[in-house]
Amino acid sequence: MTDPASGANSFDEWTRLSQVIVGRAEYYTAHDLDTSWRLFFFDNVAPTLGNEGGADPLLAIPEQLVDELNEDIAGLVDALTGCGVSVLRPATPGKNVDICSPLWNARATPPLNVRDQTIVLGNTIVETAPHVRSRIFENDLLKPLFYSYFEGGSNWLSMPRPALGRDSLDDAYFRRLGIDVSRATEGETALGIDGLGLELVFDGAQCMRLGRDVLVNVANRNHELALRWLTVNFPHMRFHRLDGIADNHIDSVVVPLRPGLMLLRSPKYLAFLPKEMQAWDVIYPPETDESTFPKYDDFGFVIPIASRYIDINVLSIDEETVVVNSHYPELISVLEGRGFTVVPVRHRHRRLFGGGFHCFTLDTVRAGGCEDYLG
Ligand SMILES: N[C@@H](Cc1ccc(O)cc1)C(=O)O
Ligand SMILES: NC(=[NH2+])NCCC[C@H](N)C(=O)O
Repeated sequence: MTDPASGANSFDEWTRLSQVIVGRAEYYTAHDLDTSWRLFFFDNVAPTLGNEGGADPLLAIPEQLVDELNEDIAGLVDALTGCGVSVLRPATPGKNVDICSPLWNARATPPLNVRDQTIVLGNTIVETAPHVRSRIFENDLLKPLFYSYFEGGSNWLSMPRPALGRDSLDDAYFRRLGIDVSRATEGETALGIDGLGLELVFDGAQCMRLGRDVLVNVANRNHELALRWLTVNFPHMRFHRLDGIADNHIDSVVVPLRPGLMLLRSPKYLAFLPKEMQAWDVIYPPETDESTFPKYDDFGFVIPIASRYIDINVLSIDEETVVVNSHYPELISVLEGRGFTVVPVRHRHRRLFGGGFHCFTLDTVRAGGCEDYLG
């Protein structure tokens, strides 16, 4: 189905993009708000968290919004194709697929945010170790593509699959900040495994790739185990531990646009970065008109699972060309003022589905190599 081409090659976030996987969202008609979901999104959902967990934690998403999301994704695919990028897609997810593990049940999440469960490190595809139970089989829908890359010469590794039982996830990030997460874990129905304790749990979107250097957000013991796994398996790369720069993903916090220039959520994040990056030029997100974020109260949906910074989650086509949400004209002007060519693509429901263009994509082939950009 895919042209098996010559395997993956992707070391960074900005050299010329030639092949990318774009996620899909058919049947994304519910969020399963189980305890693993509520803990993962706690930073964003805490203010609205009620007692929706328990026996039936499914939160329905109106089909009209899913259709609108799919229209916007189609626009992204067209824009990327128009830029000469080869676009591959995961297999289509099934409708209302329920997962039954020996320890818990969950409604499967479609493979929309394909950035989250995989990191491409050069010609190696690394499947990561999901935090959210509903996402545990998500990568299966990318396997047709992963097999093609493998046959084309790529390596393909997987972090140990977590059991995600009742004691697997660490809330240390929140404890350190003095935040009580018991509202997220209340009503836990999952079973545990004696003696297992905290597992290796980690999402691809906790990394940001800069050639031979990779930023890795480590906010707790789950992540620390993953950093150890990465270091052991990729001894030729340099992993930089960002010590709790965020609860988990970092691609709406720090987004490198090319060596020496990055988007950064705010100056307070500078101190978390490697010394060399602290000297980079920075673009901070310009103020935006809050009305560009759709309100979902009409549908009885008040939980935004992404912050308003989700729109700095851009995808670079090359060092001068960036795909940006057309609903963030303020950022488009700033980037154009810096000499970038902006490819505007409409994306309405980023705070409902929790992803921007960087999240929706997995850049498998870029021109760059294992360079030392921090040297
Ligand atoms: N607080 C996380 C939560 C999150 C993760 C993934 C998402 O797709 C959306 C939200 C973020 O900043 O990264
Ligand atoms: N790869 C991703 N899914 N990234 C999404 C990060 C969203 C981030 N939690 C925010 O609230 O802005």
